[in-house]
Amino acid sequence: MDMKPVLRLKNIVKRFGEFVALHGIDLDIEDGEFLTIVGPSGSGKTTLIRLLVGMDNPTEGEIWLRDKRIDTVPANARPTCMVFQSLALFPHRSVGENIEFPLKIRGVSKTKRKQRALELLELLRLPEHYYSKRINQCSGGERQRVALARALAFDPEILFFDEPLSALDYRLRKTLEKELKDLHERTGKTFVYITHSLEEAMVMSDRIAIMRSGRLEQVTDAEGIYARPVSRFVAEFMGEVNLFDIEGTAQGSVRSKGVEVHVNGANGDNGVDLAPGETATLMVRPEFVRFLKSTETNDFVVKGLLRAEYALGSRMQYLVEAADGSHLTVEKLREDRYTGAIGDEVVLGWDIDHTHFIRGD
Ligand SMILES: Nc1ncnc2c1ncn2[C@@H]1O[C@H](COP(=O)(O)OP(=O)(O)OP(=O)(O)O)[C@@H](O)[C@H]1O
Repeated sequence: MDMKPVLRLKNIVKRFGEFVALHGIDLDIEDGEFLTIVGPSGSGKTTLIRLLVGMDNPTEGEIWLRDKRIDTVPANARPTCMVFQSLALFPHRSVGENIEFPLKIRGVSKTKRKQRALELLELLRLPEHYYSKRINQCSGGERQRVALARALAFDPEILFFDEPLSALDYRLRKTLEKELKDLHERTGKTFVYITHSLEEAMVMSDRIAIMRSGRLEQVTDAEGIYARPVSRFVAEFMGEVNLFDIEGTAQGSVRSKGVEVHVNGANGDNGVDLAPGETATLMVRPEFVRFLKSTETNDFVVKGLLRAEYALGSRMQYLVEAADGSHLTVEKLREDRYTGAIGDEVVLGWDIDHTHFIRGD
């Protein structure tokens, strides 16, 4: 992949009256990447994408498409395209007419339009005879593919997606996630995607941008977001997590304020270097926490009572109550399940290598 920014956002601010929806966003979107913007409701995802496609203008800041400033260029003059959540296909027209629509309004000849539509049907793995099938005779998944074909019709530089899969059922969504990723690879185009669904973001994206209250909290690959979040917000947003408030000690180790955590020489290793009294957050994902046997020890150890067990398909999830009443979550594959009973006194442990430290909130 040729990594140079195709789209560059410089200090984008968007105000609605007194309300600041975007607080100075800086972001480089690389040529050919699949970037997903994730964030809770109201964090500013739609506002941002509307500015990128030209449906609205920023209050301050600049948007550059390669070496052209585009934040004042109207949507229809931008060489980008948006795939709407609602699809906005013409239900009584044929698949072919829908795909050709953007070409028709640009004055492309009938023969060329049809040729392109047939190419796109093939690219989207729809049978050729669908060309004359009416949209209202297509399934939900087929309509999504037609909408994608239409978005690709005039060969846009960048495709923007605003939650295109959110209305679909689970299985279809899973299929289309893979198809989108595959389509991204086959076309080599830049995809900018917004979603509520982290799972969707994890499956498809080269990079994920986490939005929080009109700011980009973290922008990196899925592994980085999951394993090395910059804040408690990102850590918690990325699924189940165990977080402890910790403090540096005069002995050069760290101790937890809330829970009984025995630490074997953790300070200074693996990115934490806390001065005595300095605080941070220790994070460990549930799949890295182990039930220790009486002969075992670990870098971090917490004692507690097993309070609940949940079967999550291929995995088991456990809830353990620590001495101070706080709870830890542990996850195991079904074949590695804990064999004791609810109410057992258990000792949990995990390695420093699976521990991440977060400074700040
Ligand atoms: N035209 C507008 N006038 C006033 N406030 C607006 C306008 N558009 C959006 N907002 C506000 O800006 C904030 C961000 O909205 P936005 O729609 O971008 O969030 P979002 O992350 O896309 O949310 P969702 O996931 O629910 O779609 C919200 O607080 C919203 O109320």
